[in-house]
Amino acid sequence: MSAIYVAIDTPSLERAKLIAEQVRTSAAGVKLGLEFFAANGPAGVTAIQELGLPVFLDLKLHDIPNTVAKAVEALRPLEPAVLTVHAAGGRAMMQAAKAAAGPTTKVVAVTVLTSLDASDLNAIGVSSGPAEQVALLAQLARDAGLDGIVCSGAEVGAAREAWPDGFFVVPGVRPAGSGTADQKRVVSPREASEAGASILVIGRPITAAEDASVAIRDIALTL
Ligand SMILES: O=c1ccn([C@@H]2O[C@H](COP(=O)(O)O)[C@@H](O)[C@H]2O)c(=O)[nH]1
Repeated sequence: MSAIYVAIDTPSLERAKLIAEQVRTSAAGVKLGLEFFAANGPAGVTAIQELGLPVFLDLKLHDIPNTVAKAVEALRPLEPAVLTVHAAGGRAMMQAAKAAAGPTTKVVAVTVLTSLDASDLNAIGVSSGPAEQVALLAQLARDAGLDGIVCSGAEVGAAREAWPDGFFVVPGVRPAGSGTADQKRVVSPREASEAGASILVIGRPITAAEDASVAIRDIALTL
């Protein structure tokens, strides 16, 4: 059964703390992304870590190898449980990120964002569909020495088969009855878990609920 990381996408430290408190007994950790980090910086990350949950820092770094390595070095004292880079940054960039990260941080590569479908890929010059592109980038991430990838639940089964000990992060997870919003490649929590996700990243279905503690418990019951 996959563990749930709750995506806390807010610029408000107070709101982030409230959600983290609400989910702390059911979640395996919380994911903080660009919105939170831009508003609160490293001190905000530390404030959430002090609540006792592992933090996944989803900054999706993507630049030349030297710049990404320096950014990862600067983040290293935070000791995030998971840190993301974009696989499209290439092998050398991923190698540099992994070399700069601390030993307790899993560095994982975002393959194809779950908000993209085949026509979006086509529009940016990628003629293969999501499944093929995820497989290609997963192999590149593995060759670069990363710990795993981020992909949708639709691709995680094939990715897990090709990389049995990889760490697979699956966002774009929607319980029955939840709207997809800007996500295009969505699966249910159970489908993602059964297909081989290591962790499920779930945001709005939990954080937009009246009571996040109830929402996460209801989702966990479906796994
Ligand atoms: O391909 C990706 C990579 C990262 N994400 C992040 O996951 C959460 C999903 O939030 P929901 O509210 O459950 O849609 C969000 O923080 C994204 O930045 C992703 O969705 N897809």
